[in-house]
Amino acid sequence: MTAKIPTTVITGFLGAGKTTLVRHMLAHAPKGKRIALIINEFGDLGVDKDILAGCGDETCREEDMVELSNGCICCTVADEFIPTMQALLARDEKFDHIVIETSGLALPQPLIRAFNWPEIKAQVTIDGVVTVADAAALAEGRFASDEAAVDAQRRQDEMLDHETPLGELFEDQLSAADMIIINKTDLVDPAMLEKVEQNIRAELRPGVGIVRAANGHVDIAALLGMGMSSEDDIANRPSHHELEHGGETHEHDDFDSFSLTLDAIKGKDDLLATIEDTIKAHDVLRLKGFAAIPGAAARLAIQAVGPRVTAYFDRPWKPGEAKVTSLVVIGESPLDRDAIVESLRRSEPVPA
Ligand SMILES: Nc1nc2c(ncn2[C@@H]2O[C@H](COP(=O)(O)OP(=O)(O)OP(=O)(O)O)[C@@H](O)[C@H]2O)c(=O)[nH]1
Repeated sequence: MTAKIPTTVITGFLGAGKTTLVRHMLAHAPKGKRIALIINEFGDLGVDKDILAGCGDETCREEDMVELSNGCICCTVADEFIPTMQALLARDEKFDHIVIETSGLALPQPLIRAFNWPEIKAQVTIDGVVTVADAAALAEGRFASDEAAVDAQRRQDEMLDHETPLGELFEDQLSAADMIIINKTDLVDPAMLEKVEQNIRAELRPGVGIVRAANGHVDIAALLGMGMSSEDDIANRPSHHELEHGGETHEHDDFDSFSLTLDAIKGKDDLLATIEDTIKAHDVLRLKGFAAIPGAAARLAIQAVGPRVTAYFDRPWKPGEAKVTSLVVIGESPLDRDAIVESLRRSEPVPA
């Protein structure tokens, strides 16, 4: 019997640093190792794949990257994930490792369970589930906006769904993990980091390792090659959602996303300030995309996680490529799409 292909599942909330970690992993994986990458994103712009495809690492060529963008991977297991795996496994060239980056809103449990489907169980196994946690978001208390109220409710009835959607999802992602990476340590002071780590530790199964990192810089040897066969241990990785809904299909009604395109903008500083104002005014959780800055030969990659907006020129515009500004916006439902679009359109030039 040939050895099963190890697969690393990378999960973690919106903007925690999953793509940054994958980028680091591809750049530092042993040369000659062939890695297939399955990228699942919430929102239809394909920003993560575009960022990863641009890094030009030999370990993962563009044709080895598959994007699953029809919703979160946990809801599209049968229709998308299994066929994608089967197609990867049917290729003539064999992969040494598979890496799956889930969307920030995905529950890992249905994906882990899918590795027990006979269609793929004979050929692949989960090497480890890695959950990336955003130290800055946790320090700012972004997962439990009103902790006092949540605790009061919890005291009244232990069985009900009392967590905020964000907190619950995060706990599901922690409970699924074989390893936690506490990322963005550069944004948090040591005392707060200690507190964040203690809070995370309280949610973990015994033996789950915690690694601290900035920009996903972790030892790749520790990340790839954990040998956990996590799919065999799914019973020990409970999910709030599955417990409460008897395993029924998980919907993402709690969250909403849309994308928009601006034909022209006034300028870089104005755009970034407008994005920052919009995020604060409308509680946007995540915004990302690319912008066409007047006079710039390169496109501007924009990343906003909560109130923090960053931007960098990631590559020159390609000949014939439409120079437009495209953004994806993600937040808790209901998002006031019209008001958000109107707010972002303030960065367009005023017609003469
Ligand atoms: N300061 C700081 N920024 C980071 C760190 N890791 C990632 N970022 C930034 O955080 C933003 C989001 O990072 P991503 O890697 O795209 O996060 P993600 O989890 O893949 O995001 P989604 O796929 O949208 O859920 C980007 O602007 C990154 O550059 C870190 O350790 N420190």
